Amino acid sequence: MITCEGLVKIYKSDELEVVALQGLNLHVREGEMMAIIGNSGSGKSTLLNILGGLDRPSAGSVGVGPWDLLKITDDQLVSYKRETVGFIWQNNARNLLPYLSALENVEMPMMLSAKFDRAYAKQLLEWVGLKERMHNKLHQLSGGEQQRVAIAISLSNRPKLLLADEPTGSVDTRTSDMIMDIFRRLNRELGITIVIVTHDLSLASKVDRVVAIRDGLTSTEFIKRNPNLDDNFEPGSAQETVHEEYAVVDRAGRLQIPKAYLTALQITDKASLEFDGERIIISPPKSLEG
Ligand SMILES: Nc1ncnc2c1ncn2[C@@H]1O[C@H](COP(=O)(O)OP(=O)(O)OP(=O)(O)O)[C@@H](O)[C@H]1O
Repeated sequence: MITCEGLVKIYKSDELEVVALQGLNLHVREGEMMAIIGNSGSGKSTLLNILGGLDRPSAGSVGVGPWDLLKITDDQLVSYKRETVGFIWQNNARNLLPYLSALENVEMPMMLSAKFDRAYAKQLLEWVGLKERMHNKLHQLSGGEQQRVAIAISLSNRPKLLLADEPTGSVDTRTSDMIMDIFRRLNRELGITIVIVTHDLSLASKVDRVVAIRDGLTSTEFIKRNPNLDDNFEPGSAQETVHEEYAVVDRAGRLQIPKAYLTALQITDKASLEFDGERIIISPPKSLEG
């Protein structure tokens, strides 16, 4: 569904250049529900904005389904945004109209793309647990309920890919769990591919795979050993027993070693590699030992 190879994004302003993505590789299978985790400034939102067609990549390749987002024309980008992706932000005020009801908010994008379908709009609000409140105006709903309206809106054009930027960032744990459960249901029952950007590690237990981004590059992956274990999982408990951690190796054979390991072994600019037939052992340069 998503293929990024050597993806680069450079922001230029006056004399300043910021390299937000510096050759990032990422593959997401159709029907996957995964999270991208990274510190502030690591490039998560930049990546999501490129995948959502809100921002243009500078170089490399990025494909979503049949679309090549590097070569896509402006007109094609409009259909891409309408037909392929749904977007959810932490600050849902960006997607919502306060003076309309929840139902009218969901119907609005349908009208804009001439695919008005009231029955489906109602079904979406039912899916997100707002059946009883669909005729309430937005300002009569709580922050968590508004976020659920935003989820329904993001699905109004039946996207194949759902992108969520810190979707649980401003809600309490109970609402956050509810939102993640909604995502899981949409993923299982409608087969929607879901990519969630977050710095909240507790969400990791709720997805199949977590990709960590550091300095605009993918560094580590956590893959769920048994995807069926996610139901009734206690957030924050024994995440390591469910996920296996992998370092990402790119096409050129480069991998990122966690800083803590390098510091512990005092490896700075070079390391010694040994292959024993089964393992590759990385150690400080021999000449520096003892
Ligand atoms: N429009 C922009 N112009 C210039 N620099 C930008 C722009 N948007 C992002 N950046 C820079 O690109 C880098 C990556 O930013 P990005 O917002 O993708 O990080 P992030 O991982 O999403 O962080 P956060 O978790 O704080 O949202 C940062 O150094 C940021 O300052």
